[in-house]
This record gives sequence, C-alpha cells and structure tokens, in this order.
Amino acid sequence: MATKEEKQKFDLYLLWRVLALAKPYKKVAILAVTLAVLLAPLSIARPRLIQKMVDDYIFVGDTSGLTFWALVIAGLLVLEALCRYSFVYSSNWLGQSVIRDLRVKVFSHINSLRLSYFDKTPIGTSTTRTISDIQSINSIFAEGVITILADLMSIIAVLAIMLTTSWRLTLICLTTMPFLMLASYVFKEAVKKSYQRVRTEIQRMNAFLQERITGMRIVQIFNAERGEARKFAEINKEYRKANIDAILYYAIFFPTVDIIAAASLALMVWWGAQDVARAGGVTLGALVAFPIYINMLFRPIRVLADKFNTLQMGLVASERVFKVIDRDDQIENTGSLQPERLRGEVEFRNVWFAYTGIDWILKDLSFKLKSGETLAIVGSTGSGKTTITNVINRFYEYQRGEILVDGEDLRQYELNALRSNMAMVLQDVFLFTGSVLENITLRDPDISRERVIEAAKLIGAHEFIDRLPGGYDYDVMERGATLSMGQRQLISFVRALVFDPDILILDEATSSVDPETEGIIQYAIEKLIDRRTSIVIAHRLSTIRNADNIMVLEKGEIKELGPHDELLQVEDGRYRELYEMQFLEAAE
Ligand SMILES: Nc1ncnc2c1ncn2[C@@H]1O[C@H](COP(=O)(O)OP(=O)(O)OP(=O)(O)O)[C@@H](O)[C@H]1O
Repeated sequence: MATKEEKQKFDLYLLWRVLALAKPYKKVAILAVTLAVLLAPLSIARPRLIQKMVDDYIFVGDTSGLTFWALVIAGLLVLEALCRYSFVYSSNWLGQSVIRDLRVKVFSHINSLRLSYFDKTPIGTSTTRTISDIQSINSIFAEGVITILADLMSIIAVLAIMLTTSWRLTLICLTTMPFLMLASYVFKEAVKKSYQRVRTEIQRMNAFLQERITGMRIVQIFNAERGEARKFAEINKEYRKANIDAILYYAIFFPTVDIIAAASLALMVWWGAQDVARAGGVTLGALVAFPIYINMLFRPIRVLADKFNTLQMGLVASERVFKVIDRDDQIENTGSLQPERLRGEVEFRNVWFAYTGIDWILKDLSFKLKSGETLAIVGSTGSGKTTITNVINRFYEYQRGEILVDGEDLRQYELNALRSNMAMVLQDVFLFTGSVLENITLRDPDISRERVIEAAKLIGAHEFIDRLPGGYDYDVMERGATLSMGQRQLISFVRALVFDPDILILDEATSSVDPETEGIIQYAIEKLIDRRTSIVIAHRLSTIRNADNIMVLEKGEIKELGPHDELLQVEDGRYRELYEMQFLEAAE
C-alpha cells in the first residue's frame, strides 16, 4: 500500500503530466491564468466603490459624484463580464483541445497494441478510456486547476479587502470558519466515495449493455430476456442509488454553507451596527459593503470542495489513460527490410508457439511454400489452424524456431512493409459502418473506385454490388447486418484483392450458402488465390483439391503434408479419413 505522502507525490506527478499536455497551447493557458488572477481584484472593486459612495457622498449628503461612480461600477461590471466570458471560454477551449489531441494519441496507441492486449482487455474498457475517461481530464482544465486558482485568488483578495476595511468585522465574520471547514471536509469525502460508486456502476452498466446487445441473438433465441432484464434492473438500481446518495450530500451541504454564511452575516450586522452606533471604527459604508464581501467569500468556498473532487476524479481518469499510453505492448518493429513486393516464399522451421506460458499450441512446425503455391490447412477444431495464420501476420510472436519470408527472417521486415504485402480474409467477415466502397478500400485514398470495380468484376462480385441500392455507395449497417453472409464474404474478397497481396491468408467460411452464391464464392476464391502464395484454412472440397499441398494439423502438430492425390493413397491416413467423412459428405 502506498503511504499518503507517496499518493500525494503521485497525484502531483499526474497533475504535472496532465498540465504538460497543454504545452502546444501555452499562450491560451497563460491567458486563462492571467484572467483568473485579474478577475479577483476586479470583482472586489465594486463593493469597495459602493462603500466609498456611502461614506464619502451619501453619508455626508453630497450627491454630486454619485453618477460618475455609478457609471464606473457599471463599466467595471461590463469589464468583469467580458473577462469572465473570456476566462470560461479560454479554459474550456484549452481543456477540449488537450483532450482532442489525447484522444487521437490513445486511439493510435491502442491501434498499435498487440492482439494479446485485446484478449485480456474487454472492449468496453478501451472505449471508456478513449471517451469518458479522457472527458474527465477536460475537467482538470475547465473546472479544476485554473478555476481553483481563480477561486483561491478571489478568496485571498476578498479577505485582504475585508481586513483592510475593518479587521474587527472580518474576525467576527470568520468565527464561523471552523464549522465551514468541517462541513466541507465531510462533504468532500462523502461525495468522493459516492462518485466512485457511480463510476463503478456506470462501468458495469456499460459492459453489461455492450455484451448483451452484441449477443442479442443468443439472448432472444434462448428466451433469456427476462433473466437479463432482471440483472440489468439490479445494476440500474445500484446506479440510481449511488447517484441519489451523491445528490443527497449536495442537498445537505449547500444549505449548510448558506446557514453558516447567514450566521456570519448576522454576527457581522449585530456587532457592526453596535459599533457604528458607538461611533467605533466601522463606517456605514463598510457595513453596506460587508454583506457583499461575505457573499463573495462564501461563494467560492461553497464550490471549492466540489472542485477539488472534480480535480481528484480527473486525476484518477488521467492515471488510467496514461496507463494505456504507457503500455509498451506493441509488436517489436525493429526490422528494416521494406521490399516493394515479395516473391511469396514462406518457410516455417521448427516453429513453436504458445499464447500463454508453455501451453504450446504450435509444436515444432516445419513446412515450405514456394512462390505462388497454395497450402490448404485442414484439421479438427482447436488444432491450431488459425494460430498459424496469426503468427505469419505477426499478430502474435512465435517463441521458438524461425519463419522465413523470401528467405529472410520475418522479424527482419519492417512491420508495415510486411503487412502491406499480405492480406487476410477472415471467416467471420467484419464490416464497418460506411459504404461498400469504404469497406473495401478501408479509406485508403490511393485505391480508386475504378480499381475496386475492376477487382469486383474480376472475382464476380460486381453484379451483386451493382444491384444494391446505391451500388458501391450502399450504406453498410454496423457489422454488415443488412447483408447476407455470402455478400459479406464477397466484399471481403474484393477488399483483399484490391490490396493485391503477394501472400494471401484465407480462412474459408463454414457457413452454408445457396448453390448459386456457392458457385460465385468458389469462383471468387479461385481468382483470389490464383498465382499468389496462399494459405487457406480450407473447408471446401474444391479449394482442397486445387491446393498444391494439404496440411493435416492435429493438436498443433503436422500429421500429414502433401498433395491431395498423394495423401489419399495413405492407408488409414488422417486426411483420407477426414476427406471421406467430412468433405465428400459435404460435397454430396
Ligand atoms: N487469443 C488466444 N489466447 C489464448 N488461447 C487461444 C487464443 N486463440 C486461440 N487459443 C487456443 O489455441 C488453440 C488453437 O486455436 P485455433 O484458433 O488456432 O484453432 P483452429 O484450428 O483454428 O480451430 P477452429 O477450426 O475451431 O477455428 C485452441 O485451444 C484455443 O483455445
């Protein structure tokens, strides 16, 4: 456990790090701080002038200068309003600019993390970090540091003017301070706790909702709506309770401060009136100005405790965001080879791989693919087929052995150069919200519409895309929900083809489609793998038959490897068994 001192040091470090983010906006930051400092004397000038008007003019029955001073007060009011507007605008502008930059930074960083990070981190967490946590950092600028500074400045200024006006009256007013301090402390701690609960509950609610909506089919098909609704109602109830608790503390605290302020005022009037009557040191003007001073003193104190909490919460959020940014979990990218194109030779030499520890998923794998060859991988579920494709892409790092591409170690290639020469078609096609065209080009400006159409025509997808309302501009709903499985697959084939990869990795979908679509897909795959090195996790008899080699994988080991005809000859062979049981049956 960190000691309180360590915690404070850490908070200061976090604060410094957050403030350092404002470096590119130094001028605006200086402007905001200057305005904060300027506002304090500006706001106390008014009551001071009122005091002067009472004492120097009204009290002595001279009305000659009243208009002038009234105009000065009005002018000051306008100036203060302008300064306050500029202050609020500049501090929020600063906060929003900083978090805009930070969001981009976090998003880019998340994009570069290894896939293993996402295996361990729920999607909801990454979204929370990029959106709501960063939003809280804005409050450090907009409601935290600079406004706290402004409030402190105005407290100091008010106290100074009060003391110079009448130190006795000031001391009378301050007798209630210990009560105020105590109330602020209790409030601050209580609200902090309930806000922490609010945050936890909202995180739970986010995660729950996200998962249920994603898995809506399962919920509905198994009639789980009622159970899920009950669970949701439970989380919702906790969320409501945490919020109400927080609001309750505000409801108690603010009237308490008002009562304390009223007590100060009452004490001041009681004592001050007697003093004026006695013709002591207090002037009538001071008695008129003091209630305004008291109001000005209590107003910032009233919100200060709350602002410290906001600052604290902003710091907690910043700690989480920095944790993501500091995560050094990228795939090592130290290679320097950046070939324009690859010949497409792939070789595995005694490759071992485990997702965790020594739980080997790939065991001593060795095989070779010549340029332009197709390798079909078959094997039972969980045998490691997808894993092979994951390590070639460097989504995950293999631990032992060597993978060579065109005779060079995979790690010798610059990651982007390597990946730009490889394409992957996943079984579970993922489409983003946007047009068909955008889903194919992935917003790469170098890929023209003509090229997309050409690729679509080549693999026989053009006709179906053209028939969609709007054609290539047809709006794909989230994850492509409005398209059929076959259509989604075809779009992902075009996507792979326009990138014209030298090595293609294809995870064939197992979902059955109607015979006509099946024909189109089969044709598309043939075109796709034609004359380029391809590794296909194969489920179609046609793909397997056409492949140069077939690898039968079992528990991460190669059981058989060779061309279709050769493997079929193996007596009691695994491929022969699979072929007869699975593929022939499916084909029939
Ligand atoms: N991200 C991961 N983290 C940890 N273990 C994983 C991960 N992905 C896969 N595995 C494990 O690795 C093993 C091989 O998985 P893989 O996905 O490569 O199998 P597969 O042959 O492609 O199976 P399928 O035909 O069902 O897609 C499985 O036991 C699986 O549980």
